[in-house]
Amino acid sequence: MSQRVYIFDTTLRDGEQVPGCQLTTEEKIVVAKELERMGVDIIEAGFPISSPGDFRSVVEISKAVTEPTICALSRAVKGDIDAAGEALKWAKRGRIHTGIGSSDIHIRNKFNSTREKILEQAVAAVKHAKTYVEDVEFYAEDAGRADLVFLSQLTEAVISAGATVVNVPDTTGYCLPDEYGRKIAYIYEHVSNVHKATISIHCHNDLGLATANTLAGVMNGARQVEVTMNGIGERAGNTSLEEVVMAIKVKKELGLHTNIDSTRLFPVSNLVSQMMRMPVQANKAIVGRNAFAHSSGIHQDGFLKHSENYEIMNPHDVGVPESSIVLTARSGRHALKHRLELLGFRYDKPTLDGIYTRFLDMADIRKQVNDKDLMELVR
Ligand SMILES: CC(=O)SCCNC(=O)CCNC(=O)[C@H](O)C(C)(C)COP(=O)(O)OP(=O)(O)OC[C@H]1O[C@@H](n2cnc3c(N)ncnc32)[C@H](O)[C@@H]1OP(=O)(O)O
Ligand SMILES: CC(C)C(=O)C(=O)O
Repeated sequence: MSQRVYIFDTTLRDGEQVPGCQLTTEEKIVVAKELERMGVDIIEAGFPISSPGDFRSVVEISKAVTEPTICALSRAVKGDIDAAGEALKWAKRGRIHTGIGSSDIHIRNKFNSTREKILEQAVAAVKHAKTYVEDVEFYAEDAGRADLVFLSQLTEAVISAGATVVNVPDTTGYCLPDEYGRKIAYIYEHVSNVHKATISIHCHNDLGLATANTLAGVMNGARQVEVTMNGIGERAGNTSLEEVVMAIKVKKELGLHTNIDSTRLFPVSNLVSQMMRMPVQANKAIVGRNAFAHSSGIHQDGFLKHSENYEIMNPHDVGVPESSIVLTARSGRHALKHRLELLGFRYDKPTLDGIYTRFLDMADIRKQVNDKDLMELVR
């Protein structure tokens, strides 16, 4: 039986922390509706105590978007939780996401505190959040660098206090996949009440490992992933939604599924990129301009013979209209012939060889200036 992985989208909270990516409430509603249409399970809509704009956004998204759970972030601080609870009053299903640093580095250097005091503050925060909503998620910030025994004690305590979800974030993107996977496995093995809550994964991409770590977490039992469109987020970003969704879809042997309509990935990626004025890198997995573009002769020939030779996904499955063959200085005869045929020209082999030689000569001169599609040259 395939098991469901819940998609918690934090594009409008962690994603919006990127400098220059701030959206108005009205823009956030547009994005939130698209996330709802795509099948996201939980939308983290903002951090209400942080500004009147964030408070208003959580209120208005709660009114406008009814299918997903709407989540509001807070520190383990009474005033933050009160603001989150107030902002979620209009939500059909509301969740408060509260938490505190769990690594000794944070406990000492950020809070000048002790493990015992942090544990008490965490439990008090969860209990207070429960006075507003049934669904309370606790985040053990910097869990990636936290002591495993303390992390397990903390997890057990917040679940006893009523947390429905426990988030084990690799806040600083520090872990290797195997290390992070073992952390999640350890929690499942050592927290006696773990079955009463969902374990959630929230990874940052400082070493480029966010997606790998997220999948390691899921393969060790976690059933919620915290992700953003295009992987945007604080510093090097968060795990990208599109990568995790498609990894789960493509790797059927994982025995997992999500509720995401994957054909919406490319359109929603474009929308977020445009609205946040944050370009998507050309080689970005799934949604980048080159993700389904073939540019060198051997690949182009193989792709033309059978797309599976060089594609593990159908572009239509992610909402990309079609794969492309880009004519470059590294293209071969098969790709050139294919393009000429698309343009309505058919040639015998000697003529095609002649055109190809001319194409290469011109491509060679041109490639120093412009490496884009070279078809214009042979016209
Ligand atoms: C891991 C994450 O939290 S990701 C979310 C990051 N998002 C944001 O920071 C949202 C934007 N932030 C803000 O608007 C502001 O930082 C505010 C409103 C939250 C707080 O502003 P200020 O009161 O001026 O505090 P400032 O941001 O300078 O410092 C943070 C304070 O919160 C404390 N704090 C940080 N995280 C937590 C936590 N999870 N629980 C309790 N206290 C915390 C810090 O120790 C520090 O407290 P101190 O003043 O006693 O040293
Ligand atoms: C608020 C928490 C979940 C966070 O963003 C992090 O730890 O990176």
